[in-house]
Formats: sequence, C-alpha cells, structure tokens
Amino acid sequence: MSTPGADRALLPTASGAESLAALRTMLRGHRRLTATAVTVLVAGTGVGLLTAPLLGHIVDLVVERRGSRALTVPLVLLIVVALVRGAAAAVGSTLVARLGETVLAAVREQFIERALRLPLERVEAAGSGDLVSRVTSDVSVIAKSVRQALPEFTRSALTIVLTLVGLAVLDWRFLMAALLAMPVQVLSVRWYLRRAAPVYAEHRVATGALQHQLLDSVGGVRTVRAFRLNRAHTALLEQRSASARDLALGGIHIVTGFFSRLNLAEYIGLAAMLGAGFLLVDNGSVSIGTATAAALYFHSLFNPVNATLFLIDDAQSAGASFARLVGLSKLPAEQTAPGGLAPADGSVKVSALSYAYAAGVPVLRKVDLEVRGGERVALVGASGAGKTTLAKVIAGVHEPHGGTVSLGGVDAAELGAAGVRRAVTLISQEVHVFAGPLAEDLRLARPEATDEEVRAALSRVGALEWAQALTDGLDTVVGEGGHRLTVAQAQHLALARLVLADPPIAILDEATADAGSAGARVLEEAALRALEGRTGLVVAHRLPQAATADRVVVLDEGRIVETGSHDELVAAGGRYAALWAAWSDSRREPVDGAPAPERCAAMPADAQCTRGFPDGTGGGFVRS
Ligand SMILES: Nc1ncnc2c1ncn2[C@@H]1O[C@H](COP(=O)(O)OP(=O)(O)OP(=O)(O)O)[C@@H](O)[C@H]1O
Repeated sequence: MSTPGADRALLPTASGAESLAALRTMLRGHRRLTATAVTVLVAGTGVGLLTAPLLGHIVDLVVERRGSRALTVPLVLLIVVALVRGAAAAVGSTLVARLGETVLAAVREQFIERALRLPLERVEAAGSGDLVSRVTSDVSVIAKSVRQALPEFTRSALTIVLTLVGLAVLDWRFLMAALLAMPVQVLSVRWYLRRAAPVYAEHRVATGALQHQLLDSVGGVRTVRAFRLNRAHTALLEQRSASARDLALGGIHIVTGFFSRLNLAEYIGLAAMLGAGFLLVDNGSVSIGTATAAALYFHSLFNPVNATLFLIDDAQSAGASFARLVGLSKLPAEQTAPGGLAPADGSVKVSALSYAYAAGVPVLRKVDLEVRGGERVALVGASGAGKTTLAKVIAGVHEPHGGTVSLGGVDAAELGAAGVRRAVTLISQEVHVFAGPLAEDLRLARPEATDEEVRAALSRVGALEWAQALTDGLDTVVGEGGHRLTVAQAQHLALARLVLADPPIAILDEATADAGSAGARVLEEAALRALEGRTGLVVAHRLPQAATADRVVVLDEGRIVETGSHDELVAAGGRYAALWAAWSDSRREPVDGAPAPERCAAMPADAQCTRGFPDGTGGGFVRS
C-alpha cells in the first residue's frame, strides 16, 4: 500500500506520432476491408447528393408550371436515390463497424497481452490502479468511440467533402459562399483542440490516479484503520477526486464554448449562401431551382459538420486513451532467453547482490549466497532485514541494482524473465485463487497435466482428501463467485501447483505463516513434500521451519551475518543461537501467563500475540 501523498511514477503515455504509427500498423493488415468500406460509402454518399439537384429541378418545373405529370420522373428518381443511399449507408456502416471491431480486438489483445508481460517492478512503482484503468476504462473509451463514433464520423466526413464538390458543380460561387463559414470553423476547431487535448489527457491521468487510490485505500482498509490513516487516505481521495472532477468540468466548459462558435459559423455561411443565391438568380446566372439545390446542399452540411466536429470530442478521448495503451509498449518487454538457455541444475548463486526500493536506502547490500542443487535453505532475520526482497530478486520479480543472480549456472539476465519463471517458482503469502474449477486452477501451472497428474500433485501435498470432499470434487468452482477456500486451502493449492509446475528451484515466502497452528503444521509438512527433489529457499517466519532446513542463513539489514546448519549456528552461540534460545524460552515459560506458541499461533495475530521474537525479530510467537 502506498504512503498517502506518495507520488507514483505513472506508466508512460505515447506521443501523437507514436499513436498514429501504431494505428497505421494495425490497419495495414486490413487494406481490402478498408478500401471496400470507403468505396461503398463514397458511392452511397455520391448517390445521396443527387437529392438536392432533383429537388431543385422539381422547383424549376413548378416555377415553369410544367404540370404534375412532369414531376413523375424526378419523384421516382428521388425514391430510387433514397433507397440506394440508405442501402449503401447501411452496408458501408457495417463494413466500417467490422473494421473498427477488428482493430479494437487487436488493440485489446495486443495491449492487454503487453500489460500482462510488463516488468512487475515497473507496475508496482506505478501502482496497479494505473494499469487497471488502462486495460479497463481506456479500452472501453476506445470501444465506445469505435462503435458509436467511427461509422458516423466516416459518413459525415465523406458527406462534407462530396457536398462541397456538389456545390462547386452547381456554381463555383456557391462553393465560395459556403466556404466563408470555414475560417470560423477552422478557428473554432483550433481553439477547441488546443484547450481540450491537454484537459482530456490530464483527465485520463487523473482518473487513473483516482482509481489507483481507491484500490489502495479500499484494498488496504484494515491497515488504514489499524494505523488510523483514515483521514490521510480520505484527504488524498478527496484531492484526487476533486482534481478528476475539475478536469471533467473544464472539458464540458470547453465543449460549450466550441458549439457556440460553430453556431456563429453556420449563421455566416447561411447568410452568404442566401445572399449569393439572390444575386445569382437576380442576374440570371442560375435558376431558382439551382439556388434552391445550393441552399439545400448547404443546409445538409449542418448535421455532418456538427457531427464531425462534435465527434472530435470523442476522437480526443479515444486518442488520449489509445496513447495510454500504446504507451505501455514503450516499456521494455520481458526478455526472452536467446537460443534455449536453461539452468543445468537447481543451484542458485547470488554475487554481490544489491537492491533498493528508494535511492539511497539499500535493502540488500552486496549479498553473496550459494545454494547447492537440492539443498533446503532457510532465510531468517528480523522484520525488514530483506528476506522477502532477496527472495523476489532471485525469483526475478525485481531486477538487481548491482551484482548477479545465476540459476543452475546461467546468469538470470541471460535466461530472461520467462526462463527465470520456468526455473523458479515463488509462493508468497498472497496466494491468488483464480475463478473456475479447482482442477483448472491447478492446471495454470501446467495446462497439459492429466487428471491423474492433478490428483497426484494434490495427493503429494496432502490436499486430495479435502479437495475431493468439496461438493463437485475437483470440478468445484472456486475463487471469485465460487466456493470460498480458506487461506490454508489456498496455500495448499499453491503448493500443489508448485508440484505440477515442477521447477528446479522453489522459494516459499510466508507460505505457512498465517495459517494458524494446526493448519501451519499441515502446511509445513505439505511444503516439505512439495520441495522434495528440488532446491528450496524458505523465508522462515517460524523458527522450527529453519531448524529442519539443511542450512540456515541469517540476514540483518540487508547483509548475511551468519550461515550454517541449525546445530552449528546454535553451537556457535551467535545471533541465531540467541534467537533460538529466545524462542525456546518463550515455549517453556510463557511470559506473564501468555499462551504457548502453538496456541498463540492459532489466535488472530492482533489478539494477544504478535509474531516475532522477544527482541522484535521474526520467527516465533510471544505475547505483545
Ligand atoms: N515495495 C516496497 N517498496 C518500498 N520499500 C519496501 C518494499 N518492500 C519492502 N520494502 C522495504 O524494504 C525493507 C526490506 O523488506 P523485506 O520485506 O524484504 O524484509 P523482510 O525481511 O522480508 O521482512 P518481513 O519479515 O517483515 O517480511 C523494509 O524496510 C521494507 O520496508
């Protein structure tokens, strides 16, 4: 959870040129569909333009008193024109919508896939809310524009161009009169774009920040309450909400100003058309019918011009959202291993490893650690010593700021993110159970696993019995909206997934710490079985976990201060021995009648017990 007031390094946003280049690349594969859609729409709009001259012709026939029979042909033609235009508009709009949907699907797939492959470190730094708002609200803004605005925009733009051509065909002076409105329109659009683009971009950023803050404050509500951060978080939410609201209101203000300017342009254009018509009819250059057709043409421009300019509003929003999606590709993608490099075994070698979350505050300081293939090493140390950070750097969640990690003799940088993930599985306390049948959740680790293999994995960690006892056995829908698993059951599943994934190296961080005493013991046994045959690095939050490991590594302030077997370290009488003695004492003589560790562990962490040694280090349970 972020500290209130902390500024996040939001994910990058693409420039206009980068967004256009991305759009061009996406359209490149659909040239035929684009060409057909444009042709049908041009044909339909062209035919539709015959309406005004036909009506003008009818006016001339009436002025010349040619009788009602003379009107038959133009009237029939008007009906044909209306039908052809309607059919072409329907087919053209469908084709444009299909093109839009195809591109939209590509946007969704490409950028969401990209979002899922972003370096976790960068997503963490930006806050997951920013990423969530890009792949949810930004994608829906684009979808809305593509569905509602794109067909209308295309039709309107074509109508404007072809109507201007029609005016020129009637008489070039009509075109000149119509174009008198243009300078005001151009100035209005420039006025609007200059003001609206930054407001929309800022509004999207502000919405992302607000969404992130909501996730942060609501997701971490327990911590917020526990540390009485309510006020700070409420203030921050109010501040972000106010900033999003002000920007939205600013946008509405700009739109209103824009439309009043467009009305002025319409007034100027119409006045010019009527004046030109009057003069041209007066001096005999054109008939009344032609002047009528020109006025109808100009009038028919109102809607498409307004629609096009109004849709610029949607295009702006969609453009800002698209730029935020394209911006994701500016981040380096995960590296893939060149030419099938794979670790030779399960050994881990960490050399001079350094890491810091904030500049100048090192969390790991030149850590050197070698773990043999198949060895089980327990990481022990006070809270904040850097155990989780070390685990995450080895698992590839964070990139080292100095030094190297090598897995099975291959540098992790050479293995690439995917290679590291194949070599190492990290199980942390926040185990996620995906919505769906339990067996499918397990198959995430190995999609091709047979039913037998799934059962064997569950059985190996001792979870088969309770899993089969669920209402629908392994087909029981678990996760969001399904059967709610306990924390211990979710961790059990995570261990079974580890067995299925079968990596040479496994890292367990707090995998058993929160499960309560009975559950913790079951999970500890499950963890031992899951680690069989692979290298295990266990962040030991309970000292017995360390006591049974092949080797114990004690971390203090980002440095390894002791390493050896449990017996060696106890005999050496150093820091670990002190921790062990403190833990053993706390078991024998509960202070002031405090509950014994087993009972303590079964109680809620904030009841009477706190996790940690008497000296404040992690790993045991004493009374607070
Ligand atoms: N995402 C983060 N951003 C900033 N600082 C962090 C982050 N995660 C951990 N830290 C800080 O880094 C230091 C080491 O944390 P780490 O979680 O690695 O320690 P630990 O030994 O695993 O502690 P614990 O036993 O409490 O989990 C701590 O000071 C912690 O506050």
